Amino acid sequence: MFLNRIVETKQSEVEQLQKTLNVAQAEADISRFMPVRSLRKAITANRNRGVGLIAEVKKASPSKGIIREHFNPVEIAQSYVHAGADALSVLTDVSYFQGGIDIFKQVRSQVDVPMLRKDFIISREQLLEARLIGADAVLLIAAILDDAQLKELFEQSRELGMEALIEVHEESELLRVLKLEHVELIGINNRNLHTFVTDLAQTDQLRKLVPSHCTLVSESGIHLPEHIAHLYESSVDAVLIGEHFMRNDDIGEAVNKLMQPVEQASSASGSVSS
Ligand SMILES: O=P(O)(O)OC[C@@H](O)[C@@H](O)c1c[nH]c2ccccc12
Repeated sequence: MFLNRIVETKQSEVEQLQKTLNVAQAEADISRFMPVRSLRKAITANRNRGVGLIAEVKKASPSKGIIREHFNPVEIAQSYVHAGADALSVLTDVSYFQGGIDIFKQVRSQVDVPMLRKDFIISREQLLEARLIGADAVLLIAAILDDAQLKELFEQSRELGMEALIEVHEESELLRVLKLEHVELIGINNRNLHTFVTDLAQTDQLRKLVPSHCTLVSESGIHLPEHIAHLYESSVDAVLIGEHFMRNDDIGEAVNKLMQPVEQASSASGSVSS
């Protein structure tokens, strides 16, 4: 199974990180670090449109290969922010997504919106690293973590001041996640990480089981204004979108066109982002 292969690669990367990261130094640096921005607030109370938008900076993926040849992460991120994205997701996985820590840092230094570190997180060192590069939030994927790991990494991310977007694809994973205390940010991945098939019906089915106090993000395969309109009607708080934007030369235009159904009435005559 492909997901297993990604996790195996990640395990050997983490072994390297465990050798090179000075944990005591990292912890000391983090305690003096700037406060984190709330991703959750950015996509709920403070969102620019009727549905929050986490826009993803992603050059390639295992299912699609190279998605964007001309890849300038800072330019892409700035276009996203200019078009009213509420938060950014930046891939830091090198082997399968051609992302990286340096890409994340470059973007971090140029934008001010909350940023999610998108990777396959399986150890505390990756959380420390995330915080050190300025991540406000991390992704935790239920499918690759057992209950004990999920609990531990979730608690540790909170201790480090970060929010965790906990990702599920199926009901059994969601039920495991809901057993955790303090869960408030849940992502339903419409993409099956084993087959790579995306189906928005996944969000339709699982959203009914998500308690109303949780912020709900629908992830993957979203590429039509009708999808956005439908998710808005389904009371989904936010969407996480990468590929559709990455395939467009004019990112700002792509964002505005896709999000058109949820443009606030008040923004019709003025700026959406102020
Ligand atoms: O590019 P899309 O189909 O708009 O999807 C974005 C995001 O949901 C996807 O990149 C993603 C969701 N979960 C992940 C876990 C790891 C890597 C990537 C992902």
